[in-house]
Amino acid sequence: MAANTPRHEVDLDRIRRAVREILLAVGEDPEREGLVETPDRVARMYAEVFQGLHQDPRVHLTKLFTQKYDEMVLVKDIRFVSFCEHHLLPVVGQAHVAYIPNGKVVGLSKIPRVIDVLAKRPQMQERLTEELADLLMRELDARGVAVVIEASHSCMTIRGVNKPNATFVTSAVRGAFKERMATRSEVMSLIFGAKN
Ligand SMILES: Nc1nc2c(ncn2[C@@H]2O[C@H](COP(=O)(O)OP(=O)(O)OP(=O)(O)O)[C@@H](O)[C@H]2O)c(=O)[nH]1
Ligand SMILES: [Zn+2]
Repeated sequence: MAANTPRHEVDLDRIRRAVREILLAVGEDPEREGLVETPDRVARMYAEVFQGLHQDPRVHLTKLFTQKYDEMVLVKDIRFVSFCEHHLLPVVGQAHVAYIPNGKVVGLSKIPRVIDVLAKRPQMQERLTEELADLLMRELDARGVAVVIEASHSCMTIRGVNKPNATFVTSAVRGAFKERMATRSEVMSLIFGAKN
């Protein structure tokens, strides 16, 4: 079991009570028609957007295909939605994931599935980036992994510092991508090249 696997499932009733308290605290009337079902909706919403807390991403990486291919595999522009752990506000972004296989490849859809599990948790972008790189490196027994994540954090775009166009870019490289500058440059130009 992964170290961050929670001990219990989502307690919907506890969230409902907490949301009702928040409504009262901000000066709203939780009994008025428009709000009466809100605690329940918010509870179900949190259960949905944090479902990754109760899932193990490794289940998507158990079926590997033997394939003699030792060049880079790159999956680009994988859209995801996560929630920042500081404000619990949405983080919307794209992940680009490359790996160099070591005799085994994974089904293409599995990388986005793994991202969804890790993203549907209260996250920091740096941790999401590194967790993904380490997990793929380990479970695929890859020769190298590179992860680049570009995201917009609502806590920065809609409140606080209010910078609507700011994006945050993080990267993590492992194995051959770390050791060989040419390999790292190749993946970065494949990811960013077309945009410049
Ligand atoms: N490094 C990093 N920072 C993040 C991430 N998500 C949110 N943040 C930042 O976390 C910080 C939390 O700062 P605090 O000073 O504790 O919170 P705050 O008073 O609400 O800060 P402001 O957003 O500046 O109003 C803010 O600067 C956020 O922009 C993330 O994934 N990585
Ligand atoms: Zn935040």
